[in-house]
Amino acid sequence: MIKVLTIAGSDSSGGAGIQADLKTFSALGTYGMSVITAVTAQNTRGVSSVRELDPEIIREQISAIFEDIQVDAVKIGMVFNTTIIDSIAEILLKHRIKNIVVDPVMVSTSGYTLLQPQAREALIRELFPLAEVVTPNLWEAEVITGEKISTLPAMEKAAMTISLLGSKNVVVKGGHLEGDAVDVLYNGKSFRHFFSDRVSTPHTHGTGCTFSSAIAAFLAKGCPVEEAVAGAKEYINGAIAHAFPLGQGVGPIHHFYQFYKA
Ligand SMILES: Nc1ncnc2c1ncn2[C@@H]1O[C@H](COP(=O)(O)OP(=O)(O)OP(=O)(O)O)[C@@H](O)[C@H]1O
Ligand SMILES: Cc1ncc(CO)c(N)n1
Repeated sequence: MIKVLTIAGSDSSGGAGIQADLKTFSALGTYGMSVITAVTAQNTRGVSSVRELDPEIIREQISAIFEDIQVDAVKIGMVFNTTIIDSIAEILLKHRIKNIVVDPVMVSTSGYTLLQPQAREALIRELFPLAEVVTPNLWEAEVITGEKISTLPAMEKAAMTISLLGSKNVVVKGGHLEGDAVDVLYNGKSFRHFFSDRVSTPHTHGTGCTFSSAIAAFLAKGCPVEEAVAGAKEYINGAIAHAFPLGQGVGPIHHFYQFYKA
């Protein structure tokens, strides 16, 4: 059995965060485990409240897993503050964990803070160098590089700049671009573009969490990075194509193993 761990926040409405990650791991035929960093009160209209967990219990959750189970890949999502980041980095380093995917979650789509702004530097300095892949969206890439990004060449330039911060591979996601949904992978030497038609739906809650979890699941299965990103792109596209209305706001994408053929 292939085993994948997510270290992230809980989304009570089940569309993003830990819940999206575990659904993705299952749909891709892997065994999912979770370390919860924070609990959000959240629905399809947005996040109304966040409580981070004590770093001690976060450390204990991670240790409980690593002391007992061989983990094939780790996805890191919402980490909220500097002390949580310090704890996660320390344990991942101690256990020499490979196949780490860092999704630098900063704010929710509705604008709620999921990473304290003063913790951005620690996230970049401590977690990026441990990552096989980091997956910023356009806005996160702008925050990290300090440059406006609205074209494919600007995404490539941002991917190069971000790769200097220590991650082996960078995927700048173009879900918020105009036109096709194109993602740019940079491996420190060359670029690869992953194109898909934009699915016309308002229901995209959880796309970012799902995409990074799918990359982690494919890395865990032994895929090289390019193949893992291609697999994740195909998976996210199917999940968005099957998105559905839920509640009164932005509905979730659908994790359904039968539409995934591999
Ligand atoms: N409407 C769409 N049609 C097809 N692909 C999409 C669409 N929206 C996003 N994607 C794809 O989904 C993945 C996640 O990208 P996105 O830029 O939405 O991430 P994100 O902003 O981190 O997500 P979130 O909105 O959950 O925070 C990427 O592969 C992107 O190309
Ligand atoms: C818990 C959580 N993590 C990440 C995101 C970003 O989509 C979210 N909305 N909620």
